[in-house]
Amino acid sequence: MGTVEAANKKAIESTLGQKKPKVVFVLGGPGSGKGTQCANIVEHFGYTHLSAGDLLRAEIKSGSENGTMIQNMIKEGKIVPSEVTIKLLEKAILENENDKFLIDGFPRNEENRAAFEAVTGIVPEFVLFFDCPEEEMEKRLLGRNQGREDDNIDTIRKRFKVFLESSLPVIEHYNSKGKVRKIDAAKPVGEVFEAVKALFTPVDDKKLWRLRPRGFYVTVTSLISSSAEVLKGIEDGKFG
Ligand SMILES: Nc1ncnc2c1ncn2[C@@H]1O[C@H](COP(=O)(O)OP(=O)(O)O)[C@@H](O)[C@H]1O
Ligand SMILES: Nc1ccn([C@@H]2O[C@H](COP(=O)(O)OP(=O)(O)O)[C@@H](O)[C@H]2O)c(=O)n1
Ligand SMILES: [Mg+2]
Repeated sequence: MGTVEAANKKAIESTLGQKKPKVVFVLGGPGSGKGTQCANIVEHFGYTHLSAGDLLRAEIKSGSENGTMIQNMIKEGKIVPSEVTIKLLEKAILENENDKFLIDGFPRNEENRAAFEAVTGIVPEFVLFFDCPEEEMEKRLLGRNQGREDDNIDTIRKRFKVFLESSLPVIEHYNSKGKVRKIDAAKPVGEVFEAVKALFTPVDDKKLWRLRPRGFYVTVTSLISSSAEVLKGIEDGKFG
């Protein structure tokens, strides 16, 4: 690495270190509904959605020197070298004023995971894992209609294989650290989002809801007992 590049890397590290963004990794097989649910989370919980796949596709479109390499990897369902993807993610995080990010479709293999941790020092708050059977994912991908070059049956099969061999171990890694929140993603969009919502609703809000009736009852009970005391006091002639 040249000195300019090394200096740039250091600058990014320290800036990201200062920014200390809150990150949730959104993982799951191709077609499990990551993008769909991220859009819902953004709308309700104020996160910024960063899809690694979208960033890579934008890089191809921008005519970057890596464009052809990225395009070939995506067509083959392979995982692009971490260096490329991490640079795009870092840039997107630094350019955005928000401090809460959903990182969708990353880390997709052990190399992605270890490199991101080493370069940015960011540890995810938790990992949202959309669990969905292959046959359902296949049906969704074939019906996605976004004109994606990788949504054809040959590439889809390759992507499933990469998911099982390379991405599931990343989920297992985070599971062993108690970071995985698994969601049944085979259900309809609205039902999946209900399960997602429960994970994002601030604990304080949940506590408030649980405490509200109790607090209410405590107040009512003490009002009743104090009025009973007053009544008894009147009866006893305490108040004149
Ligand atoms: N729960 C769901 N039930 C049925 N179809 C879904 C569901 N979630 C997403 N889809 C559809 O499946 C396709 C893939 O969803 P997407 O969010 O792009 O998945 P991913 O980002 O995980 O590949 C899209 O056409 C989307 O509209
Ligand atoms: N971390 C990542 C994410 C995506 N990709 C590439 O981008 C492709 C599409 O990723 P995506 O996240 O948009 O795909 P879906 O899971 O949303 O269908 C993957 O199959 C990989 O080829 C990658 O190389 N590295
Ligand atoms: Mg997606």
